[in-house]
Amino acid sequence: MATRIGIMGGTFDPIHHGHLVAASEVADRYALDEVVFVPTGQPWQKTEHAVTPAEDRYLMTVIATASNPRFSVSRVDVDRVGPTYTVDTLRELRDQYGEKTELFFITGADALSKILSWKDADQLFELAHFVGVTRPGFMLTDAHLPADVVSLVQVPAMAISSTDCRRRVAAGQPVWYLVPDGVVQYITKRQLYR
Ligand SMILES: Nc1ncnc2c1ncn2[C@@H]1O[C@H](COP(=O)(O)OP(=O)(O)OP(=O)(O)O)[C@@H](O)[C@H]1O
Ligand SMILES: O=C(O)c1ccc[n+]([C@@H]2O[C@H](COP(=O)([O-])O)[C@@H](O)[C@H]2O)c1
Repeated sequence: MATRIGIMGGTFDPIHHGHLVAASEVADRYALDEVVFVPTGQPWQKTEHAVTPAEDRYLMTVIATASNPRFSVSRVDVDRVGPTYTVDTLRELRDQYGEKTELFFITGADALSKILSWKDADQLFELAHFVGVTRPGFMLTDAHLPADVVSLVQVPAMAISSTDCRRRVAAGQPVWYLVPDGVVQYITKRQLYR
């Protein structure tokens, strides 16, 4: 059987248990051999706040995924200069893994609803199979997409967002159990989101 790789792209500012549960659930549902987390370099559609340096987001992603042997982290987007476009990410990963590997790009309902605004959206669906997952507060639908390019998957509801985690840290509230313990410690050590 061909190797099956999940790709979980995100800004991960910070990574939280909503991301991890989504990846784990899709890995189980699609019998994925591995899920590669890909932190963005410059997320060009996140304009409403200053994004934390990519190296910090990358390290938090490494810390959060370290205990799972089927999770790994790729630097492709962090190391590519300029705005992060998934079409470039998928081309690079396709070259890296070879034609025989099946790629599954995992997106939450909010990201999926905006996918047609992504660069070269028409080419994305030739590069990977897209898996849209449920997220509390967002409607999961493929009605805006061409037929058969995406699968929809129900995952355990985690009403967590990076925005809320950042706000909580800024307000001195705990983020224990919303993000992995090592990520709480990294946020404290590097004084992020104060
Ligand atoms: N709680 C969640 N449940 C399911 N999917 C999620 C959840 N949080 C994020 N995702 C998905 O994970 C991917 C990366 O998300 P991202 O890193 O932007 O996190 P976020 O919590 O949405 O961040 P922010 O609040 O800063 O916008 C996106 O596809 C997003 O839809
Ligand atoms: O390719 C694009 O133009 C594009 C625009 C917005 C988001 N994305 C990707 O969608 C994933 C989730 O992004 P975000 O901004 O919700 O963290 C991440 O892998 C981004 O690179 C991609």
